[in-house]
Amino acid sequence: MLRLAVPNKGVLTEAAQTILREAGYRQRRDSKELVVVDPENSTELFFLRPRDIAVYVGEGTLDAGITGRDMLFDSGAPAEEVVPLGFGRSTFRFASSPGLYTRVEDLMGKRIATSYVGLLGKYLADKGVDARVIKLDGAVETALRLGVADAVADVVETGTTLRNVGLEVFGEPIAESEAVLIKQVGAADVPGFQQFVRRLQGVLVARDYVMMDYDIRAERIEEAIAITPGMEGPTVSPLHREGWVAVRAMVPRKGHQSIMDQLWDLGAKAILVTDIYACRL
Ligand SMILES: Nc1ncnc2c1ncn2[C@@H]1O[C@H](COP(=O)(O)OP(=O)(O)OP(=O)(O)O)[C@@H](O)[C@H]1O
Ligand SMILES: O=P(O)(O)OC[C@H]1O[C@H](OP(=O)(O)OP(=O)(O)O)[C@H](O)[C@@H]1O
Ligand SMILES: [Mg+2]
Repeated sequence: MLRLAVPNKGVLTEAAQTILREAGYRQRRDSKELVVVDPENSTELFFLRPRDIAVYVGEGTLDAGITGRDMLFDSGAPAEEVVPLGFGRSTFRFASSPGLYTRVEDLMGKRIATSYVGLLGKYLADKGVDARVIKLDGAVETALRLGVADAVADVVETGTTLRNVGLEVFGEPIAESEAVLIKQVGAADVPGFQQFVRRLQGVLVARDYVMMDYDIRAERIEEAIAITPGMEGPTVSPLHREGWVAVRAMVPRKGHQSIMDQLWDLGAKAILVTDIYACRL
């Protein structure tokens, strides 16, 4: 059995469920279910707090897990990133009252509230800044108003939470995060792990790419291929029309309209774009 750790609460939960469903794994029926056995895929899914996932995986009690990169660093657990998953993107940043501080060095001797003590401590040590770190469980933005800290270090996505309490970010970003698949450092691959990785990568590619089909005059094929090189070269087949060929290639979803424009300008016809439902590359 492959033993996987999946977030049971928080912002990663839904997107993690979706990617696992698209990769063909069983879903939990309700949010109170903490373990799901998926016999068809020889997999057990353990629903855990995202903050604890790197700890379980680092200890080797679970084979792999989905958590935030910031939480992986923060835990200091001997676990490593295998695949970035493209959701749960956030930046870890300092914030305080507008104009009060501009650089991390300004925090020398100050109090900084955070839920990410490990991540912040390492950053401060790297920068040679000696500050007092105050550990809070969440809603750290409020710590300033309540006089518990001089600055906060927290997750920022849209910035709405900071704006709502009248705070502003300062200094360079401490870390960029997104959801990641992790495994124990140096662990031998357990059966099913590589297949699991391929499935996740298949879902990510299906999300990021579309399939493009078009017809073009044979003499323009090289120019067309330069625009749509595909993954391992496009499929070019004869058309039942003298001097024309049909081309099929995967192209990045982002920018596919511009690719269609360029092909049109080359004289391509019947340019079709379709979603990829699933793939294994
Ligand atoms: N607003 C957000 N947008 C995107 N990603 C976020 C956001 N807030 C947190 N994250 C990311 O999601 C991961 C888990 O954060 P989450 O807030 O779910 O956990 P938590 O703070 O421990 O739990 P909770 O908020 O339920 O107490 C982290 O990697 C974090 O960077
Ligand atoms: O920049 P924004 O889009 O406003 O998002 C950032 C906020 O989201 C998270 O809060 P969460 O809801 O997880 O609460 P928490 O602080 O208790 O973890 C994070 O801790 C920030 O407070
Ligand atoms: Mg949170």
